[in-house]
Amino acid sequence: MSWPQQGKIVFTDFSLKYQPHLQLVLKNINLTINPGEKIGIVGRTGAGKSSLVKSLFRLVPEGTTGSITIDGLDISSIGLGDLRPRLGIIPQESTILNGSYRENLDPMNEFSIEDIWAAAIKSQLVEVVKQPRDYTNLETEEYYDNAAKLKQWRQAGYLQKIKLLLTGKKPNFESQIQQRRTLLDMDVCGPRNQLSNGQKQLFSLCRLLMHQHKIAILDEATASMDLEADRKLQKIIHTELKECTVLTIAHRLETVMNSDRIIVIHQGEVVEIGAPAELAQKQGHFAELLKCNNFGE
Ligand SMILES: Nc1ncnc2c1ncn2[C@@H]1O[C@H](COP(=O)(O)OP(=O)(O)OP(=O)(O)O)[C@@H](O)[C@H]1O
Repeated sequence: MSWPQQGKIVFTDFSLKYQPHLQLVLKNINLTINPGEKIGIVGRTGAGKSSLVKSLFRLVPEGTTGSITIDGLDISSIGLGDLRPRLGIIPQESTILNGSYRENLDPMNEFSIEDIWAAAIKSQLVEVVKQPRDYTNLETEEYYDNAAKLKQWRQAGYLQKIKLLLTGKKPNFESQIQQRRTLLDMDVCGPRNQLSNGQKQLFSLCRLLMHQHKIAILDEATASMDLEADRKLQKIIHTELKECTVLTIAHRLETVMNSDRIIVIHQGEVVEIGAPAELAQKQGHFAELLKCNNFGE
């Protein structure tokens, strides 16, 4: 199934509650998000922003009424296994597992080295893959989770090649692909190579680009970054997800000021929707949020 191809999302009379005895947290949402649109979702704590995007993944199976369609298909009519892998997400914090870049990016071994590398270049993860690291312990077991890996790498002649690569010298690889494979097969987190939150988020972005998702959801993806790292990630997202429908939940309003439209949620309802500059000029909810947000600081 090559769905979705456009990335159009339509909420119709959509309401949600977490338990039958609890109150509605989303109330009668009617919303059309067009293919390729960049949407910022804002609102105060507890307004219902996360619930809105959770609904797309059908994370709240009970207690919903109304419908959500993606490219005309009602998402309740397909299995979760078909739905969820087709939506890309960059969560608040990306988890990096012990293992290589490749194992983290392509755990199911579905992609070629070229595809992973191309996405790593676009997402700028390649800078992380190639970053100079402390390699003095490369040949000690302490560097690895297990001794078997060291043995395996030594036998494969990796260690020598990695050392040369990391010191800027050219090892004798038979091909460029082999060189890329070697770098992607390196462990992500050696004990001395801790990644920043921003770098970790590049893994999720890279995965998203590998899968060429038509819909991407950024749920406070840059919340734990400083403003500079946030701007950098936003810039990459703007360039590389040009064709993609992107829904961004953000507390920091600067993150969503480049959106095509902003949706303001208040107590479970969509109370404002429009271009950021247009909403900023109205004396409404968004203007109020801007006032409280120390915008740009
Ligand atoms: N699993 C849950 N069970 C019951 N109530 C929940 C659950 N998750 C969220 N809620 C409630 O639903 C309402 C909306 O929460 P939601 O997380 O969607 O808001 P939000 O706007 O994303 O908030 P924040 O900015 O703090 O993340 C809140 O009142 C919250 O307490």
